[in-house]
Amino acid sequence: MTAAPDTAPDSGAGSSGSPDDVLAVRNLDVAVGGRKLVEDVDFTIRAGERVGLIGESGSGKSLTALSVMGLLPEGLRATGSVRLAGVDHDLVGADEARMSRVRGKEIAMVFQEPMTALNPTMRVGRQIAEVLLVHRTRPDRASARAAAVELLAQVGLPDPAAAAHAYPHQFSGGQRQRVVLAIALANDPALLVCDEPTTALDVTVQARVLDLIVRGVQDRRSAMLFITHDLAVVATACERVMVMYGGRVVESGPVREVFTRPRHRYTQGLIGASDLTVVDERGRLVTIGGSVPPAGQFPAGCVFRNRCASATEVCATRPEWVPTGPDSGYACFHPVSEPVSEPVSESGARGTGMTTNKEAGRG
Ligand SMILES: Nc1ncnc2c1ncn2[C@@H]1O[C@H](COP(=O)(O)OP(=O)(O)OP(=O)(O)O)[C@@H](O)[C@H]1O
Repeated sequence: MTAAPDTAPDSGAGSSGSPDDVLAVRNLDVAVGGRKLVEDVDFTIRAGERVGLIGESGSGKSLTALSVMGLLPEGLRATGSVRLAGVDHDLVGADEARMSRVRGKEIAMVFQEPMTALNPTMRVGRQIAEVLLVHRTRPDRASARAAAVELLAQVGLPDPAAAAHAYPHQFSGGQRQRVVLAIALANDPALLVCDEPTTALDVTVQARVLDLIVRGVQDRRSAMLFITHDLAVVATACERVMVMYGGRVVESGPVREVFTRPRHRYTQGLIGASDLTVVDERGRLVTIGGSVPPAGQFPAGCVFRNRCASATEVCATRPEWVPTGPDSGYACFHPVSEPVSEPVSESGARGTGMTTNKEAGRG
């Protein structure tokens, strides 16, 4: 493999563009001051496709999602291009008036903490109805309220009519996240963006909420971008996975392929770290050596090279993207040649098999 040119490098996870594309992200950079926090991120999500985005804390996952939503924090600037099907302007650089017409309609989101998405002083039925009325999905208040109750039923809240009259503080964390999901799905978005939507929930309700999310997008044929640290969640909920590190996509491909036959050394490390059955000689869980550097302090060339046991001199230059299929590839000079022994399972451990997306769909 050769080193990538300094200009216009390509993470290769994108495609040339087809009518099936819901989201096309091209050469996305996010910078603060002169520092790049996300660099040359390039990917496509097709209609109805569920794509996981994984990587350790500080890899740039949330900033990528926030760029798509036009919700970057003050002071951070995105460049590149983010195109959404049915929207005739680029989302990068779009003003708030344009973005607020897109958000909650073509594209919706579920974040980790449901309270940040809810108005604590408004009954939840009204909050859902407002989303339907603002985007003119329902012609009047009465039909919007009826639709709100129906949506609360779809996300599994018992007694949805009573739930519509309650305030957010009257719900448990899991129930609040269901309400947020009802709001997000209200206008049948073409793309649902989820950023750790189950992480703050009780372990016992995580699986149920995840199931509702997957079912909700499948019923609407919506596409999904799902950010998580949890590889088992990706194995359950997604068809394709992108691995981010140091602000870049370092590997991408179908979930089963990437998890059973990772090419990038970083992906291999993440899978090893998720394996609860493997411990080192002192009985500790295996982790990736070293830690994620602060933003702007990743090494030049391969961003993972200072933590990679396989790194050589060539890794000081930037690896170019090696495509392994239409939506898969990796950027590594020393790719892993052997598949991992057994796939990551839903429980996070290896050895019990991995749920396929078809299986997840039946849930
Ligand atoms: N407002 C900001 N100003 C400066 N740096 C920021 C800002 N927001 C995020 N960063 C930095 O950008 C990098 C990427 O952050 P990001 O939140 O996208 O990571 P992440 O992969 O989503 O992590 P996590 O899984 O912890 O959410 C981190 O180093 C973070 O500290």
